Amino acid sequence: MTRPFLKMHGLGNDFVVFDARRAPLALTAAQVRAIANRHTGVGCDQLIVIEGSDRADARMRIWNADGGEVEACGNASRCVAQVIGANAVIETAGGVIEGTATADGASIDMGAPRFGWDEIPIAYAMDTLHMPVGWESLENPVAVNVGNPHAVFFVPDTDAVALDRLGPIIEHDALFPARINVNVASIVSRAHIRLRVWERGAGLTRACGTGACATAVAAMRRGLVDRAVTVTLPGGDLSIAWRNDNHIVMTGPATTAFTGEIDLEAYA
Ligand SMILES: N[C@@H](CCC[C@H](N)C(=O)O)C(=O)O
Repeated sequence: MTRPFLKMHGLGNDFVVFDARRAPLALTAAQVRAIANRHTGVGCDQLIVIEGSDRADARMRIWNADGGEVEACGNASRCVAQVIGANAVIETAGGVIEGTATADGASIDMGAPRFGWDEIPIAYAMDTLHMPVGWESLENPVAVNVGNPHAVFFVPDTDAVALDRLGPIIEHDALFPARINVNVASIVSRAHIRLRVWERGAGLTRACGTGACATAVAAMRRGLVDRAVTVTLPGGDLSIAWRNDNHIVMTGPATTAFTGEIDLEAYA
């Protein structure tokens, strides 16, 4: 059985996207891993299925490349908003978000961040604005849930951090019962942050939209930046604003690289 798909990306964070609003699609974790495999499959950081919804214009389901289903993906939200078009209310496991598609991207109201230790979640009660923990040079992170869990470390130079080695150690630390996305950020100015992300279930990516939201809000809570910033990731820039109504708005590009058909039985 072949199914059409779109290969999309936001700043190089790439997705295989199935529009299953008219024809339902059930995938196993093994199929997700096989499709996401960059050597033997199509290759992607996340696999996205757009389904019908009775509470929103569509439901976005998200799987990491490791086959685990997760709650939120900022860059894929912009891609899904592009597929749906104009103004889109999108149901996710992390909450209902609202997107406005533009000519080459989208602006997404990602909802309100959460900071309670049990909302991240963290294994035991702790100050999430100054976590008294560390892994080698990475210390004193901020924890934020923006639909999915993030730890944000502020460092002088993001490129000097061995994120490929420390990222998986922190991601799998028992302190984080749902695992965690690991962000290393440096403050360039009150309106500009540099960011690299080790994504839970996907590893180092070119960009992470929720990571940019979590990092911007973490820096704002610490008083390091103003309420609207540019976040520069390896793949490019996102604009993040934390509005007075407590919602985070993320704006950036969304691109369709190519379309194709997949024989799902070949990935069974
Ligand atoms: N690339 C995404 C985040 C995808 C999910 C994340 N790896 C998780 O496990 O929570 C983004 O752009 O936000």
